[in-house]
Order: sequence, then structure tokens, then C-alpha cells
Amino acid sequence: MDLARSLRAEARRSNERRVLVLAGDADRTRDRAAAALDAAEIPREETTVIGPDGFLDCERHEQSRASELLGRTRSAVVLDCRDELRPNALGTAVGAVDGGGLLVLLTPLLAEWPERCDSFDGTIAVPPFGVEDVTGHFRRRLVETLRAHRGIAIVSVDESGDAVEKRGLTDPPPRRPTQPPAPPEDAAFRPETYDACLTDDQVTAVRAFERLREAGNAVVVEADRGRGKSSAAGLAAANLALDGRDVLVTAPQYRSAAEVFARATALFETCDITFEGDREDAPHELRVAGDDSGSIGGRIRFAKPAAAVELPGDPDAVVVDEAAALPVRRLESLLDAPAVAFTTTVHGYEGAGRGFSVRFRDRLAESDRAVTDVTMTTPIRYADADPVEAWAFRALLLDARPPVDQLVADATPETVRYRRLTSADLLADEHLLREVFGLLVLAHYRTEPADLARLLDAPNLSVRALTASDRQSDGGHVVAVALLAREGSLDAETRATMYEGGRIRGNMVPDVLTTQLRDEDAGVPVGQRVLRIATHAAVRSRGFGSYLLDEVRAEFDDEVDWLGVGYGATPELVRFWRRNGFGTVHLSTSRNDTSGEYSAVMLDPRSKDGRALAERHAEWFLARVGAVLSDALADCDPDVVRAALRAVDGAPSLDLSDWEWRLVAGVPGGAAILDTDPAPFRALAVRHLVAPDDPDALADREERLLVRKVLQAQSWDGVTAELDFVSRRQCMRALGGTVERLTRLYGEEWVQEELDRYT
Ligand SMILES: CC(=O)SCCNC(=O)CCNC(=O)[C@H](O)C(C)(C)COP(=O)(O)OP(=O)(O)OC[C@H]1O[C@@H](n2cnc3c(N)ncnc32)[C@H](O)[C@@H]1OP(=O)(O)O
Ligand SMILES: Nc1ncnc2c1ncn2[C@@H]1O[C@H](COP(=O)(O)OP(=O)(O)OP(=O)(O)O)[C@@H](O)[C@H]1O
Repeated sequence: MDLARSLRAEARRSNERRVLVLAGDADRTRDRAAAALDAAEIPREETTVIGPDGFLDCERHEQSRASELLGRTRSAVVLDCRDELRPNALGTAVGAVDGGGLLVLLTPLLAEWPERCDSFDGTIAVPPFGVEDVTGHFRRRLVETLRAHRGIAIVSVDESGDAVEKRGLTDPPPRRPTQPPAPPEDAAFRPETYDACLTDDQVTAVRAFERLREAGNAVVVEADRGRGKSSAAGLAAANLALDGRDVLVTAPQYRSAAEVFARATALFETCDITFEGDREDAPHELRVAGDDSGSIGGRIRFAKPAAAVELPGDPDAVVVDEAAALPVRRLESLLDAPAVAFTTTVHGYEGAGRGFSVRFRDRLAESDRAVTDVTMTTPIRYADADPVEAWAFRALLLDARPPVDQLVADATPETVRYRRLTSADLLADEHLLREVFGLLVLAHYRTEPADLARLLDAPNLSVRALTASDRQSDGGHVVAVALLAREGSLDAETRATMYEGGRIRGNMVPDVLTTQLRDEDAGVPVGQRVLRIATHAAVRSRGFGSYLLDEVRAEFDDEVDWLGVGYGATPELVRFWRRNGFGTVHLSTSRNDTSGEYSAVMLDPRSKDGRALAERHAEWFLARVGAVLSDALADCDPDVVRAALRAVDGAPSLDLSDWEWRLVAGVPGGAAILDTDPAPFRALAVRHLVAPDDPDALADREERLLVRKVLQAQSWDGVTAELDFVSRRQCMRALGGTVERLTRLYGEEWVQEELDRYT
């Protein structure tokens, strides 16, 4: 195992990582892995095996638990792919290897690997498809990248002995002694802060954080994983605390923010500051004592996002670490802090989180905050030129981007081409694949390496795109893309399993309609669900999204019973889908974990069976929505409710009894009150918001009032404040006026006369 020794020596010399692929039968590759680690002199305590069993005396996790390694560093990670290759585990394994370390991959013989069905394939075989329908494109592409990229050694081990296919040595120049970054001259924080920075990027980030000293500022630090952004935030937080400020730190888990506290602690120690940490009654809190070193005595404390959004104890500044992993509405609440910093990982090995940029960027720009942006590029844990990072980014497409703006800027719906892109098309044209995947990443909060494998291999998925050609390229650049999932057409047994609450992979629309909405036949018709759709940011609102959907509809018109979609509902998106012919059949009753939004399910029926399905679910939705809004959906954004109701295909009946009409007609004049029986008011509100006889009868604020007070049963005081009424009385009067207008619109003549008795 001289090769392993040489790889490791080279890795250490250059502070880069190296990959050793051991391909062959399971037992032999494991033996060789043990020998390689010994030859490379990597101790077992610095090694982790990710795989089915512990053949080395070291830390081990199943591939499904590879996330245990997130945010940690190891000298060696051995990924055992004998039973399966989970792309997410591969990403996490690479990400955990330190500069100077080795990633060891144990694989079947590379020539056989792509065709060898494994248990990950089983997870992407969505009924009615079987595992035999899953292709091996992802693994084939992976093998090609292993062969093509620098820094990767490949050794085949079989009964005839070891054969080195590729040595993977790059003979890098020795690591240059790194110049410590120069401390800035007009720095606002203590000089030791800048001395503690490891890269110029980190100094720049800390300088941006200086703005947190003043209220009204928001700082955004974007970087790929391991660029030192949490550490920069920690150095800044320490200084703010030394100035007597109260800094609240939040992140999805404490683990991801631990680095903030580690750097702050280290700086306090360097500066000889007296501080208290992690008291029993205040874990995850550093409290600084005022002393003669000039420290006034503030604190840095951690709170989980759910608690942090309440801004407990009115902090002076908030640091949101890993902001991309938090729902937008939580990020928005945190903007209420006097000063706030967001750090976000753009390209993590475990996947890309675009939630931050997809939906939060616009809100931040609209806010009254002065926003300072910083990007950090230089990696901290390994050299800038690390070939293993370059390989992993390419193999897992972690850095895929849409085409640059200029390439699509002139596109119009008349000049683009609708294309059905097969996996073969995508594999044959790396640019196309990168553009498609890069655009799809933008349409979603979280894209993981496994999503690339699904895109390339899952039998139920297909890609459709609009491309604009430019003079240089024949292929054209991607302007808009849709990822479609075929759903439904399920046999009776599968449908029964679903109905009884069993889990069936994929098939989101049939699943919701069958399991939650108790319709065992919902899985009979076949549909195409738009899993993701995105238009290039440079050309949005020019009709491309709608044109792409038109083309998809035309293509599948004869093949499917419905087109469908389920997504985190915002008012704009609901309107987009409505304008494209989709009707609401469901609003989820709990918020999506990642987006923090309620999901809407909408259908565009294409056949008689599809129409029957859509009609009966629209009808059930209308029958139940009043009750759901006053309970599970009581905090849903009223504009989402308005848009979702307006997007229902159907006319709710308004079948009030005479008694109910008399109650309604008594409210505007003050003779009766709504609380006596909210039901008829709800029926009136639903009738108007779904299918208004006069769409202009109410102003936006009056419609919101109807939603908040009548449908969602919010308190008068809450509604008065939210909708900016000067007093509760004025709010009540506005509701009376709204009820009067609706009564005039929908009440029979005798009801109008009843109304006239009081007004
Ligand atoms: C299943 C899913 O994937 S849902 C998620 C959809 N994708 C995303 O949110 C990714 C980011 N957004 C986008 O890529 C685009 O905005 C799309 C795909 C939603 C729409 O594509 P476009 O090419 O702009 O569509 P098109 O021009 O036909 O229609 C634009 C309309 O969409 C609506 N719209 C949808 N989302 C937004 C938004 N975030 N901001 C503003 N308008 C929006 C507007 O009503 C707009 O109409 P307007 O131009 O008159 O204001
Ligand atoms: N100034 C510093 N001094 C000492 N160690 C540092 C410093 N900056 C970064 N590091 C180390 O480098 C690694 C990456 O830093 P950090 O966690 O801050 O980066 P990050 O960009 O937030 O990465 P991640 O996205 O992985 O959390 C950590 O192990 C951290 O301890």
C-alpha cells in the first residue's frame, strides 16, 4: 500500500485531500482499506467508516446516518458502497475529510458498478414502477468523474491481485507558508480579533459584522461550507458582548452554531477577559464580567429558532447561523431585532440551500434595513486548489448554476424551443445538465445530491425545458425548466395500502387525496405533477413559466387525467398557478418544515376521470374550508387564503335559513352580533371569496378582515392592530360595512328590507 502512503504524504504536503478508490469484492476491498490506513499512518480514532458493518475498530455510521459527520472533520472517512451508494452520504463523507486527509471509497468493480442495482435504487423506484426500471446514470457519471479528475487513485482488487488503474498523485507544489491576514487600520473591534482570523475573507466578514454595533443594520454572509463564517460571527459576537451588548445566536441546532461560541471563548481567553460560560441555569450562554480591560459586560446566548423569533430578553443583535435552513417567516420575524446577521451556506456538500435567496432576499430588500453583503471564498480546512473539492462539486453538481444573464436576456416566448430532455440528453451535454440542475436548485429550498440521482435515474421523473439559442451554441441555454413526476395509475392493492395509512413512495397527489381526504379511488387516474418549475431570474414575468406549462399541457393532454402541483403557498405563486388553469383542492393543515408555509394542492383536469376527481375534491374543500380556517389554518396568511379560495373551481352554495339571514342582516346596524353564530357569516365570506358576484365589491383590506375575523376567528384586538385600524370600534364598524355589502350582493329582497330596518 505504498500508493496510500504517497497519497497521504502528498495530501499533507499540500494541505489538500486525496481519494483512494478500492474497487472489487467486499472482503478484499475492506482488507485493503485497513492496510491503506495503516500505511498512511492514519489512526483509527481519526477515522470514520460509513457503511453496513464495522470492519475497522473505529467510529462507524450507516449511510442513512452519515449526517452525524456534518460540521466535523476527520483525517480519513471510509465510505463502503458494497450494499448501496446514497449520494447524500457521499457528499457528507467528502465534506468531513480534513486537509491532509483521505477519502477511501470501497466500490464494486467500476465496470460493473453502474449496472448493479442497489438499495438506494429501491428508494427511487416509485410505484407503479419497480426497481428494474431505475437506471444507473448517476453511478456511470460518478465513475467517469472518478476516472477523469485529479487527486483520485483507483485500485482494482480481485483474485488475480491488485491493479492500479490510476495513481491519483498530482505532485503539487509544497504548501506556501500562509501570510497571516493584515489587520485593518480603522478597525472597530479589538485588534486581537483580526489577528485571530485565518484568511483575508474572514477579516472582511468580521469588518462587515462591525455594523451590528448600530441598530438598523443587516449583514449577510454567504459562503460555501467550511469558509469560516460561523467563526467570523463568533469573533464579532465576542466584541459586541465586550461592549455590553446582548447577542442572541440562533441556528437549526446548537451544533451548527457551536463554532460561534468556540471562537468567542477563544477570543475572551486571548484578551484575558473574565467570563462565565454554560452555567447550569443558562446553558449555551457566555456572560462577560465588566472589568478594567475596558469590557462593559454583555452576553452571547443561544436560542432555538422557535424561541428566538420571539426575541426573548430584547437582544441588541441577533446572529442567525445557517439561515438558509430556516423558514422564511422565521427569518422575517428575526428582522425585528435592532441589528441582525445572517450567515448562509450556498454550496454545502450535503446539498444546496436556496431558501434564503429564493424567497427571503426580496423581503430583505423591501425591509428598512441597511444590508451589507459579504461573500467568503477561501476554504479554511484545506487548500484553495484542493482537487477533491473540485471533483465532489462536479460529481454531485453542487455548484451548478443557471446560465449567466446575458445568455438568456434577449429570449422571448416566441424564440424559445420546448424540449423534452431525457437523461441521455443531459448526460451528453454537461452544460445543459448544469443549467437545468442549477435552475431547479433555485426553485426549491433544499437540493441534495440524491436529487441529482433522482433526476438522472428515477423512472417516474421527466424534465421539460425552454431553451434559447445563442450564436455560439447549437444546444441553447435554459430559460425555464420543469421537473415532472408521473403519479397515480395505482393498482387496487397499493391504493388500499395507502387508504389504510401505509406509506407509498412518490405519488404525492394521490397520497394526500387518498390518505388525508379519504378517497380510495384517487390513485386510479394518472397524472403528471409539476414537482418543480423555475424561470431564469433575468427573464421572469415575461410569460415563460406559463408558456412552459402550456407546452406541457399540450404534450400530455392525451396521456394523463390531470396535471397537478403541491407547493408552499405564497399569494403570488397561487395566482401564478391559478392563471395557468390549476384549481385548489387542498390546503395542508400544518406548515411545511422547511418553507414554513402551508402547502396548496391544485389540479388541472385533462380528462373525464380527471374532471370527476378535481370536481369532487373541490366540492369537499369548499364544504370543509370554513371549519379548517377557524382551527388548523387560523394563522395562515390571509392573502394566501384569499388567493387559494379564489382559485377553487366551483361555486359554494349559500343556503342560509331565514333565521340566519335575519342574524346577518342585524349585524351592520348593530342590532345583532356575529358571535351569536359565526356559521352564516362564514358561508357568506366563502361564497364571496371563491366566486364573487362582483369581484370589486370589497377592498383588499375588507377581504383580509373577512378572512381574519370571520373565517379565522382572530381576536378583535389582534385584527385591529394587524390591519391598521385606529381602534377596535373602527374595526368592528368596518366589518359591519363589509357584511352589509355582502348582504346587499347575495341576500334576497326581503333580506335587504330587513337590513334597511337598521341602517
Ligand atoms: C411546484 C413549484 O415548483 S412551486 C415553486 C415555483 N418556483 C419558484 O418559486 C422559483 C422562483 N420563481 C420562478 O422561477 C418564477 O417566478 C415562476 C416559475 C414561479 C414563474 O415563472 P415566470 O416565467 O415568471 O412566469 P410568467 O411570466 O408566466 O408569470 C409570471 C407571474 O407569476 C407570478 N409570480 C409567481 N411567483 C412570483 C414571485 N415570486 N414574484 C412575483 N411574481 C410571481 C406573478 O403573478 C407573475 O405575474 P406578473 O408578471 O404579472 O406579476
Ligand atoms: N479564525 C479561526 N480560528 C481558528 N479556527 C478557525 C477559524 N476560522 C475557522 N476555523 C475552523 O475552521 C473550520 C470551519 O470554520 P467555520 O465552522 O466557522 O466555517 P463555516 O463557513 O461556518 O463552515 P460550516 O458551514 O462548515 O459551519 C472550523 O473547524 C473552525 O474551527
